[in-house]
Amino acid sequence: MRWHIPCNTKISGISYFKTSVLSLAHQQSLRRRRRGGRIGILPPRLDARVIRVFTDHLQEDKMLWRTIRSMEVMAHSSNFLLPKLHQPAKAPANNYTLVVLNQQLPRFMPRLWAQAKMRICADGGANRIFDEMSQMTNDLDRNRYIPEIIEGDMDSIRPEVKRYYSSQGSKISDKSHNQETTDLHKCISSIRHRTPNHEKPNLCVLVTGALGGRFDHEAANINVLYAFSDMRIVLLSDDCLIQLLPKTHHHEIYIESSVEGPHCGIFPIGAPSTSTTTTGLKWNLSDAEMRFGSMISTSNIVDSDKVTVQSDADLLWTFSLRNLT
Ligand SMILES: Nc1ncnc2c1ncn2[C@@H]1O[C@H](COP(=O)(O)OP(=O)(O)OP(=O)(O)O)[C@@H](O)[C@H]1O
Ligand SMILES: Cc1ncc(C[n+]2csc(CCO)c2C)c(N)n1
Repeated sequence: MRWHIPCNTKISGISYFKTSVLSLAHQQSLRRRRRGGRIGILPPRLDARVIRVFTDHLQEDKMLWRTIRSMEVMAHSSNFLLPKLHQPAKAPANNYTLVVLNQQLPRFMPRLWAQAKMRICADGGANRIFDEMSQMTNDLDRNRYIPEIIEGDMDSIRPEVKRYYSSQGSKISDKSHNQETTDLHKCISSIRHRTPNHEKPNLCVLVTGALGGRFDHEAANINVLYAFSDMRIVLLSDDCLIQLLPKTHHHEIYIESSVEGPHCGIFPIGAPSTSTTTTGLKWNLSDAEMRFGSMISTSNIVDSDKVTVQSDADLLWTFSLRNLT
């Protein structure tokens, strides 16, 4: 049984629906009951202790139901990858912040840059915009691509690049004193601080250049998804995207098949999942256990225009990107 109460929040192609769902937690509770683990058959003599245990369980079930009733569905869409002309007329305006890391710019960078609400370069990411952006766009006018902010420990940005963007009005946020967190971490932290509370639910951050290259950088970039698990952050490369699906929500992923798919993967990194259920995939999971060293779902294939995921653990969702420009 499942019903939606549309709520008015809309996010860069992403909508929230308040919902009441027969949740995974409840399914687990039923399973435990079937196995006789939590509420077995009461013994014939109900002494006070047994009655207390029984009422405790009922209380716990009530709390469970309260959680179930307030569980929200989080909807996801990659329509930020579509050219503006191809975006559905009724789609909410793209409303994301773009973070550019220090790796070769992805081929769809000009589109992401043009449609972003704000652009931040992570340290050496500014060199990439300086060196590669005008070539990519065949637009020799470098001053058309000025990031609002350059953030980081400033050990990779070249001095002439720093001088140039500073003279063009970019804010240089020098955090060279902090050698504990990465430049991406600093960027996300700063975005969070700069965003007023009432705008936080609508915030989405796209990060380019997050994958490929040094593995410690890649691991740190993925770690940022976990460190800011209450924010919508999408890590992008030329070949795929990665995002976190927090266990606090049920997830509906709307597929833009002209730009993404069909290959996908879904797996826990931080902590194992004892129960994950999906729909819309060629190899769906049904109340499945996943952990590193055992089963994880990779080389899976999307075979519907919507994928749904519910899990008792935070999961990484990764999806291949088509060869778009
Ligand atoms: N090879 C890479 N693979 C993945 N991400 C990268 C790579 N190189 C840089 N990045 C990302 O770009 C950000 C900025 O890069 P930059 O080279 O300025 O970082 P850095 O922290 O100075 O690097 P280092 O750790 O080598 O000193 C990094 O925080 C990281 O998120
Ligand atoms: C346990 C531990 N390992 C590595 C670093 C180094 N480090 C981590 S992030 C960062 C900034 C990179 O721009 C640096 C130098 C640390 N501080 N603590």
